[in-house]
Amino acid sequence: QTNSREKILVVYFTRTGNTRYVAEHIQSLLGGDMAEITAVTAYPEIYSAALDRARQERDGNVRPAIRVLVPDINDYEYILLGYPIWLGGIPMPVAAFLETFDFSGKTIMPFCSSGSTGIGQSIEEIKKLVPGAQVTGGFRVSTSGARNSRNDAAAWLRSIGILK
Ligand SMILES: Cc1cc2nc3c(=O)[nH]c(=O)nc-3n(C[C@H](O)[C@H](O)[C@H](O)COP(=O)(O)O)c2cc1C
Repeated sequence: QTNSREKILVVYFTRTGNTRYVAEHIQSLLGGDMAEITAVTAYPEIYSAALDRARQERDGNVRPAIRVLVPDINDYEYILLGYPIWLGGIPMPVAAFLETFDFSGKTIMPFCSSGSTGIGQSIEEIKKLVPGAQVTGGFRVSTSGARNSRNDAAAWLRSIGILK
């Protein structure tokens, strides 16, 4: 049972699918709409090549071209935003997403999957990019735990007050 089902957007970026599991768990708990952020030029499947590109983009503060199908961002009050941790923080497609829309007055609820890095630095990066939004505490799952993260996701959603 949620407070305002119709106002929720679960939006995520993923390269290898782990973050998608978490997004699906969250959507199954909250309802709301789902959208995927994709890079127009997909990241390489080979890890070292993906890392090279991600490092270049982070070092250059690049905004890669993205696609995301959100009919009208104004319809949503709560944005559940998911991503893998890349190089300690948000992937640059997520930075591009945050600069594509006006999030003023909205609440962003960040979640991530990562090998070992915590979510803290990525949240600071989000706050810098969207100073007009409220950003709640985040939720991180390990790469291997993403598939089975539904209960932990529910506990997080309760802790931030969006799930009863
Ligand atoms: C370019 C790149 C950079 C990464 N940097 C980190 C990192 O700094 N810390 C970490 O714990 N994991 C890092 N990872 C691992 C991913 O966060 C982890 O595999 C995650 O579960 C992938 O999620 P996805 O399947 O949704 O893409 C990195 C992965 C890639 C591809």
